Amino acid sequence: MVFLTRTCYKLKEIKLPRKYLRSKFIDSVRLHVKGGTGGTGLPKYGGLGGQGGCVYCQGKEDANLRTIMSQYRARTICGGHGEDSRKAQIVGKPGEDIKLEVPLGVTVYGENGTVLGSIDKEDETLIVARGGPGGNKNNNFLGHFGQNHHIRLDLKLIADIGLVGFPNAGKSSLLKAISRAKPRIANYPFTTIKPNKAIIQYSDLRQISIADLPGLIEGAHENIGLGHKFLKHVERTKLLLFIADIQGFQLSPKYPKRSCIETVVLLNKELELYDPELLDKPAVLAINKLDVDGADETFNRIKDSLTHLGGIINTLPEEIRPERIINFEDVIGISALKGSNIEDLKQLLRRRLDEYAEENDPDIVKPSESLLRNKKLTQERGPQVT
Ligand SMILES: Nc1nc2c(ncn2[C@@H]2O[C@H](COP(=O)(O)OP(=O)(O)OP(=O)(O)O)[C@@H](O)[C@H]2O)c(=O)[nH]1
Repeated sequence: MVFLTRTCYKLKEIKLPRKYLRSKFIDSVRLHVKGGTGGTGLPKYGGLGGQGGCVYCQGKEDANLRTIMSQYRARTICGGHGEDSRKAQIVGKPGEDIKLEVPLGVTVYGENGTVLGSIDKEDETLIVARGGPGGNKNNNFLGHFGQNHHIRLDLKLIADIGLVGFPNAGKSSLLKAISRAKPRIANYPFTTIKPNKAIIQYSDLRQISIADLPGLIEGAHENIGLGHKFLKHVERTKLLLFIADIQGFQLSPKYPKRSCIETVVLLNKELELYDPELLDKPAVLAINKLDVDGADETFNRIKDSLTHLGGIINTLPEEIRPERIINFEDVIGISALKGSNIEDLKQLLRRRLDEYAEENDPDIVKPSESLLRNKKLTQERGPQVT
């Protein structure tokens, strides 16, 4: 198919769209899954039909939903059928289990939106379609059909830190300065069109993951720009790192120019409109581009106001005021381009995360009831994962 598309493009002398624009980050996939049918038992000998194979998900750090989608789109994923019992083999062989490797942070939803469970750790498994039991004396030796339904795999990145900021604030530049990531950087908004996850490496080999969540702009709650599409990925981060341009932000001449303080307040408002509980997360604010002329003076002038947003909120236009003000643990001035204060920021983030870990359960994802129920099921009749 890919070959055919390329040939068509060549024939028509049309250039393929650039690769980065084609590659779309996929964080939700709908699949049809079906457990295998149980084999028939042999009544004469009291034989047991083999149990149908199940379909199960297994967490893998390097897996992605794009692979699953290209492999299984418009297909039913079927567990193998259990073998019938025979004279020579009274207990039929169970059907083959089908494994779907999914990235960590995937929640599996059933048909009516019920949560079947989530996968947050490497090699964690979850059955998404049970195989039918084999024929035995309780079911007249007739094997049963397996579970047959649609599921949705919904990915929420698991990262220690979520990076939020308006376009052009310097998120990608910061990611590049603070880690080994090589994101695309350009002087126009929406250069980043998908979340990027990177690892901050410390000299003692400690690693902290950070996710850049692009597309947030004023009015995102009205689905402007990329809307709140990627904000769900913030839910699973432990700490929020806000980044704002000291010069403020203006999306286009049609929109009002927002000052640095206003952009921070607007970010606060967008997060609140998405989920007010996000404001309870520990948050650090980095003011970027301190290398531009006069930025130091501006930063010193507004630093106090940024630390205590509550004090100045009434002086700002009413339409941008949030109901609740976020409380920044620290406000730090940086230059992602020149690399100034990046090391201080790295240490600060580490300190804040350690404090957070001391106060809270380090496991950010509490196992839900359904997850525990599913785990039990896996142990009872699940796949033999070796
Ligand atoms: N002077 C200066 N420019 C910077 C700094 N950091 C980033 N820039 C510039 O700001 C522009 C936008 O930077 P990006 O890192 O792409 O910003 P972003 O927030 O990832 O933007 P989107 O991809 O649109 O979300 C680029 O031209 C950068 O070179 C800085 O510290 N100082």
